[in-house]
Amino acid sequence: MSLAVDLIESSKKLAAYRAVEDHLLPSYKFVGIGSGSTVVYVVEAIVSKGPAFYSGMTFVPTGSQSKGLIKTAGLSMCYVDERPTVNGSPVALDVAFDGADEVDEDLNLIKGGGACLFQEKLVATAANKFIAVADSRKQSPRLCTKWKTIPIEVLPLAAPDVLRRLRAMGSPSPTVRSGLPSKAGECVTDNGMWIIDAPFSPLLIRKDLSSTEDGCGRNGSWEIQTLADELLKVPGIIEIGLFYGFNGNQALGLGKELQAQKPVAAYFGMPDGQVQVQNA
Ligand SMILES: O=C(CO)[C@H](O)[C@H](O)COP(=O)(O)O
Repeated sequence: MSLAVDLIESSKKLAAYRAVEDHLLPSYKFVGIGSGSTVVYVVEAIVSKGPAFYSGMTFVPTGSQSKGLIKTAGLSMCYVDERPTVNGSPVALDVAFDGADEVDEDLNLIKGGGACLFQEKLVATAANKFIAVADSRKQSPRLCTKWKTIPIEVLPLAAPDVLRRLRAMGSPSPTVRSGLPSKAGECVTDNGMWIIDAPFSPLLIRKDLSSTEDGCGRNGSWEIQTLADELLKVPGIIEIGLFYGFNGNQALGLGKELQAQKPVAAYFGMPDGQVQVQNA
Protein backbone atom coordinates (compact mmCIF):
# COMPACT_ATOMS: atom_id res chain seq x y z
CA MET A 1 0.00 0.00 0.00
CA SER A 2 1.30 3.51 -0.82
CA LEU A 3 1.65 6.06 1.95
CA ALA A 4 -1.36 8.06 0.68
CA VAL A 5 -3.62 5.00 0.55
CA ASP A 6 -2.35 3.94 3.95
CA LEU A 7 -3.22 7.34 5.40
CA ILE A 8 -6.73 7.23 3.96
CA GLU A 9 -7.32 3.73 5.31
CA SER A 10 -6.09 4.66 8.77
CA SER A 11 -8.25 7.79 8.79
CA LYS A 12 -11.35 5.75 7.90
CA LYS A 13 -10.50 3.35 10.70
CA LEU A 14 -10.05 6.12 13.26
CA ALA A 15 -13.39 7.68 12.32
CA ALA A 16 -15.17 4.31 12.50
CA TYR A 17 -13.76 3.40 15.91
CA ARG A 18 -14.64 6.85 17.33
CA ALA A 19 -18.19 6.71 15.93
CA VAL A 20 -18.76 3.27 17.44
CA GLU A 21 -17.29 4.37 20.77
CA ASP A 22 -19.58 7.43 20.89
CA HIS A 23 -22.81 5.96 19.53
CA LEU A 24 -23.06 2.21 20.18
CA LEU A 25 -24.45 1.63 23.66
CA PRO A 26 -24.42 -1.83 25.30
CA SER A 27 -28.20 -1.68 25.80
CA TYR A 28 -28.88 -1.46 22.05
CA LYS A 29 -30.79 -4.27 20.35
CA PHE A 30 -30.86 -3.46 16.60
CA VAL A 31 -27.96 -1.90 14.72
CA GLY A 32 -27.85 -0.97 11.02
CA ILE A 33 -24.65 -1.74 9.13
CA GLY A 34 -24.11 0.19 5.89
CA SER A 35 -22.01 -0.57 2.82
CA GLY A 36 -18.62 0.41 1.49
CA SER A 37 -15.01 0.28 2.57
CA THR A 38 -15.32 2.45 5.71
CA VAL A 39 -18.05 0.31 7.24
CA VAL A 40 -15.60 -2.59 7.30
CA TYR A 41 -13.89 -0.73 10.17
CA VAL A 42 -17.23 -0.12 11.90
CA VAL A 43 -17.75 -3.89 12.08
CA GLU A 44 -14.13 -4.35 13.20
CA ALA A 45 -14.67 -1.79 15.98
CA ILE A 46 -17.84 -3.57 17.13
CA VAL A 47 -16.13 -6.96 17.16
CA SER A 48 -13.20 -5.51 19.13
CA LYS A 49 -15.62 -4.78 21.98
CA GLY A 50 -16.10 -8.50 22.53
CA PRO A 51 -19.12 -10.84 22.64
CA ALA A 52 -20.23 -9.70 26.10
CA PHE A 53 -20.84 -6.26 24.61
CA TYR A 54 -22.58 -7.21 21.35
CA SER A 55 -24.19 -10.62 21.97
CA GLY A 56 -27.58 -9.04 22.72
CA MET A 57 -27.51 -7.09 19.46
CA THR A 58 -28.91 -7.97 16.04
CA PHE A 59 -27.31 -6.35 13.02
CA VAL A 60 -29.30 -5.22 9.96
CA PRO A 61 -27.46 -5.16 6.59
CA THR A 62 -27.93 -2.73 3.71
CA GLY A 63 -27.05 -5.21 0.97
CA SER A 64 -25.04 -8.28 0.10
CA GLN A 65 -21.66 -6.77 1.04
CA SER A 66 -22.77 -5.79 4.51
CA LYS A 67 -24.57 -9.11 4.97
CA GLY A 68 -21.20 -10.76 4.26
CA LEU A 69 -19.44 -8.50 6.76
CA ILE A 70 -21.96 -9.29 9.51
CA LYS A 71 -21.89 -13.04 8.85
CA THR A 72 -18.10 -13.27 8.59
CA ALA A 73 -17.76 -11.41 11.88
CA GLY A 74 -20.08 -13.98 13.52
CA LEU A 75 -22.66 -11.34 14.51
CA SER A 76 -26.36 -12.14 14.53
CA MET A 77 -28.29 -10.69 11.63
CA CYS A 78 -31.81 -9.96 10.45
CA TYR A 79 -33.01 -8.21 7.31
CA VAL A 80 -34.75 -4.87 7.64
CA ASP A 81 -38.16 -6.50 7.05
CA GLU A 82 -37.56 -9.20 9.69
CA ARG A 83 -37.53 -6.92 12.75
CA PRO A 84 -40.08 -7.76 15.44
CA THR A 85 -43.17 -5.59 15.53
CA VAL A 86 -44.79 -3.67 18.35
CA ASN A 87 -48.44 -2.67 17.80
CA GLY A 88 -48.08 -3.66 14.17
CA SER A 89 -45.01 -1.51 13.45
CA PRO A 90 -41.44 -2.77 13.15
CA VAL A 91 -39.22 -1.73 16.06
CA ALA A 92 -36.82 1.11 15.32
CA LEU A 93 -33.14 0.36 14.94
CA ASP A 94 -31.26 1.99 17.81
CA VAL A 95 -28.52 3.23 15.52
CA ALA A 96 -27.29 2.82 11.94
CA PHE A 97 -23.70 3.43 10.78
CA ASP A 98 -22.89 4.03 7.13
CA GLY A 99 -20.33 5.61 4.81
CA ALA A 100 -20.94 8.48 2.39
CA ASP A 101 -19.61 9.73 -0.92
CA GLU A 102 -20.01 13.43 -0.06
CA VAL A 103 -21.25 15.32 3.02
CA ASP A 104 -22.17 19.01 2.87
CA GLU A 105 -22.12 21.59 5.66
CA ASP A 106 -25.78 20.81 6.52
CA LEU A 107 -25.15 17.04 6.73
CA ASN A 108 -26.92 16.33 3.45
CA LEU A 109 -25.30 13.31 1.82
CA ILE A 110 -24.64 11.76 -1.54
CA LYS A 111 -24.62 7.98 -1.26
CA GLY A 112 -24.73 5.13 -3.73
CA GLY A 113 -21.13 4.99 -4.93
CA GLY A 114 -21.34 1.29 -4.09
CA ALA A 115 -24.83 0.92 -5.63
CA CYS A 116 -26.52 0.15 -2.29
CA LEU A 117 -28.41 3.41 -1.80
CA PHE A 118 -31.94 2.00 -1.69
CA GLN A 119 -31.40 -0.42 1.19
CA GLU A 120 -29.08 2.12 2.82
CA LYS A 121 -31.95 4.61 2.86
CA LEU A 122 -34.36 1.99 4.20
CA VAL A 123 -32.02 1.19 7.07
CA ALA A 124 -30.98 4.80 7.83
CA THR A 125 -34.61 5.94 8.00
CA ALA A 126 -35.57 2.98 10.19
CA ALA A 127 -33.02 4.06 12.81
CA ASN A 128 -33.45 6.42 15.74
CA LYS A 129 -29.92 7.62 15.12
CA PHE A 130 -28.03 7.60 11.82
CA ILE A 131 -24.27 8.15 11.93
CA ALA A 132 -22.10 8.77 8.85
CA VAL A 133 -18.46 7.69 8.86
CA ALA A 134 -15.92 8.80 6.26
CA ASP A 135 -12.47 10.16 5.57
CA SER A 136 -11.81 13.85 5.07
CA ARG A 137 -12.04 13.66 1.26
CA LYS A 138 -15.82 13.40 1.64
CA GLN A 139 -16.24 16.79 3.38
CA SER A 140 -17.62 19.42 1.05
CA PRO A 141 -19.42 22.77 1.30
CA ARG A 142 -22.10 21.69 -1.22
CA LEU A 143 -23.07 18.33 -2.73
CA CYS A 144 -21.94 17.59 -6.31
CA THR A 145 -18.75 19.62 -5.77
CA LYS A 146 -16.30 16.76 -5.30
CA TRP A 147 -18.58 13.79 -6.03
CA LYS A 148 -20.06 15.24 -9.19
CA THR A 149 -22.92 12.83 -9.89
CA ILE A 150 -26.05 11.70 -8.07
CA PRO A 151 -26.51 7.91 -8.13
CA ILE A 152 -30.10 7.06 -9.01
CA GLU A 153 -31.58 3.54 -8.82
CA VAL A 154 -33.88 2.85 -11.77
CA LEU A 155 -36.02 0.12 -13.23
CA PRO A 156 -33.97 -1.15 -16.22
CA LEU A 157 -37.00 -0.93 -18.53
CA ALA A 158 -37.37 2.76 -17.72
CA ALA A 159 -33.68 3.72 -18.14
CA PRO A 160 -33.91 5.37 -21.60
CA ASP A 161 -36.80 7.61 -20.51
CA VAL A 162 -35.22 8.43 -17.16
CA LEU A 163 -32.03 9.48 -19.02
CA ARG A 164 -34.13 11.71 -21.31
CA ARG A 165 -35.87 13.36 -18.36
CA LEU A 166 -32.60 13.87 -16.48
CA ARG A 167 -31.12 15.67 -19.48
CA ALA A 168 -34.24 17.88 -19.58
CA MET A 169 -33.66 18.69 -15.89
CA GLY A 170 -30.19 20.01 -16.70
CA SER A 171 -28.02 16.96 -16.08
CA PRO A 172 -25.68 17.15 -19.08
CA SER A 173 -24.62 13.54 -19.52
CA PRO A 174 -26.33 11.03 -17.23
CA THR A 175 -25.11 7.47 -17.83
CA VAL A 176 -26.13 3.98 -16.84
CA ARG A 177 -23.37 2.65 -14.57
CA SER A 178 -21.30 -0.14 -16.07
CA GLY A 179 -20.57 -3.33 -14.13
CA LEU A 180 -16.99 -3.40 -15.43
CA PRO A 181 -14.40 -4.47 -14.50
CA SER A 182 -16.10 -7.16 -12.39
CA LYS A 183 -19.17 -7.73 -14.57
CA ALA A 184 -19.82 -7.21 -18.27
CA GLY A 185 -22.88 -5.08 -18.98
CA GLU A 186 -24.69 -2.85 -16.50
CA CYS A 187 -24.12 -2.69 -12.75
CA VAL A 188 -27.10 -4.57 -11.26
CA THR A 189 -28.10 -3.64 -7.71
CA ASP A 190 -29.05 -6.02 -4.90
CA ASN A 191 -32.65 -5.23 -5.89
CA GLY A 192 -32.18 -6.20 -9.56
CA MET A 193 -32.21 -2.55 -10.69
CA TRP A 194 -29.69 -0.35 -12.53
CA ILE A 195 -27.87 2.76 -11.38
CA ILE A 196 -27.79 5.98 -13.38
CA ASP A 197 -25.06 8.46 -12.41
CA ALA A 198 -26.42 11.92 -13.14
CA PRO A 199 -24.05 14.92 -13.04
CA PHE A 200 -25.46 18.16 -11.62
CA SER A 201 -23.94 21.53 -10.78
CA PRO A 202 -23.19 21.95 -7.06
CA LEU A 203 -26.49 21.75 -5.17
CA LEU A 204 -27.78 24.72 -3.17
CA ILE A 205 -28.98 24.49 0.40
CA ARG A 206 -31.95 26.47 1.78
CA LYS A 207 -29.85 29.35 3.06
CA ASP A 208 -28.43 29.95 -0.45
CA LEU A 209 -31.91 30.91 -1.69
CA SER A 210 -33.34 34.40 -1.41
CA SER A 211 -37.00 34.76 -0.37
CA THR A 212 -38.09 35.10 -4.02
CA GLU A 213 -36.31 32.04 -5.30
CA ASP A 214 -37.98 28.67 -5.49
CA GLY A 215 -34.92 26.47 -5.91
CA CYS A 216 -35.74 25.36 -9.42
CA GLY A 217 -32.58 25.51 -11.42
CA ARG A 218 -31.31 29.04 -10.68
CA ASN A 219 -28.16 29.52 -12.80
CA GLY A 220 -28.38 25.84 -13.58
CA SER A 221 -28.17 24.96 -9.86
CA TRP A 222 -30.86 23.12 -7.98
CA GLU A 223 -31.68 23.32 -4.30
CA ILE A 224 -31.46 19.80 -2.83
CA GLN A 225 -35.03 19.31 -1.62
CA THR A 226 -36.50 20.76 -4.83
CA LEU A 227 -34.34 18.54 -7.01
CA ALA A 228 -35.08 15.47 -4.88
CA ASP A 229 -38.85 16.14 -5.11
CA GLU A 230 -38.63 16.43 -8.91
CA LEU A 231 -36.48 13.32 -9.32
CA LEU A 232 -38.80 11.21 -7.20
CA LYS A 233 -41.72 12.13 -9.49
CA VAL A 234 -40.04 10.54 -12.52
CA PRO A 235 -41.61 7.18 -13.37
CA GLY A 236 -38.99 4.45 -13.18
CA ILE A 237 -36.83 6.12 -10.53
CA ILE A 238 -36.90 3.78 -7.54
CA GLU A 239 -34.72 5.82 -5.15
CA ILE A 240 -32.09 8.54 -5.26
CA GLY A 241 -28.71 8.79 -3.56
CA LEU A 242 -29.51 12.16 -1.94
CA PHE A 243 -30.03 11.88 1.82
CA TYR A 244 -31.66 15.17 2.83
CA GLY A 245 -34.51 16.70 4.84
CA PHE A 246 -34.23 16.40 8.61
CA ASN A 247 -31.78 14.70 10.93
CA GLY A 248 -33.28 11.83 12.93
CA ASN A 249 -33.23 13.80 16.18
CA GLN A 250 -35.00 16.83 14.62
CA ALA A 251 -37.78 14.81 13.14
CA LEU A 252 -40.31 14.51 15.90
CA GLY A 253 -43.96 14.89 15.00
CA LEU A 254 -45.78 16.54 12.10
CA GLY A 255 -44.87 13.71 9.78
CA LYS A 256 -41.33 15.06 9.60
CA GLU A 257 -39.95 11.64 10.41
CA LEU A 258 -40.83 10.80 6.80
CA GLN A 259 -38.12 13.19 5.67
CA ALA A 260 -35.50 12.28 8.29
CA GLN A 261 -32.74 10.99 6.06
CA LYS A 262 -29.77 12.99 7.29
CA PRO A 263 -27.31 11.72 9.89
CA VAL A 264 -27.27 13.23 13.37
CA ALA A 265 -23.47 13.28 13.15
CA ALA A 266 -20.72 12.66 10.61
CA TYR A 267 -17.29 11.42 11.70
CA PHE A 268 -14.35 12.30 9.45
CA GLY A 269 -10.90 10.79 9.80
CA MET A 270 -8.39 13.57 9.07
CA PRO A 271 -4.92 13.16 7.54
CA ASP A 272 -3.28 14.34 10.80
CA GLY A 273 -4.78 11.42 12.73
CA GLN A 274 -7.57 13.45 14.33
CA VAL A 275 -11.28 12.75 13.99
CA GLN A 276 -13.52 15.69 13.15
CA VAL A 277 -17.14 15.37 14.25
CA GLN A 278 -19.84 17.34 12.44
CA ASN A 279 -22.99 17.35 14.59
CA ALA A 280 -26.53 18.27 13.56
O1 LIG B 1 -23.10 4.74 -0.38
C1 LIG B 1 -22.35 3.82 -0.35
C2 LIG B 1 -22.58 2.55 -1.07
O2 LIG B 1 -23.76 2.62 -1.83
C3 LIG B 1 -21.10 3.90 0.47
O3 LIG B 1 -21.44 4.10 1.80
C4 LIG B 1 -20.28 5.04 -0.06
O4 LIG B 1 -19.99 4.78 -1.42
C5 LIG B 1 -18.99 5.23 0.73
O5 LIG B 1 -18.13 4.15 0.52
P1 LIG B 1 -16.65 4.12 1.09
O6 LIG B 1 -16.75 3.97 2.57
O7 LIG B 1 -16.03 2.93 0.42
O8 LIG B 1 -15.98 5.40 0.69
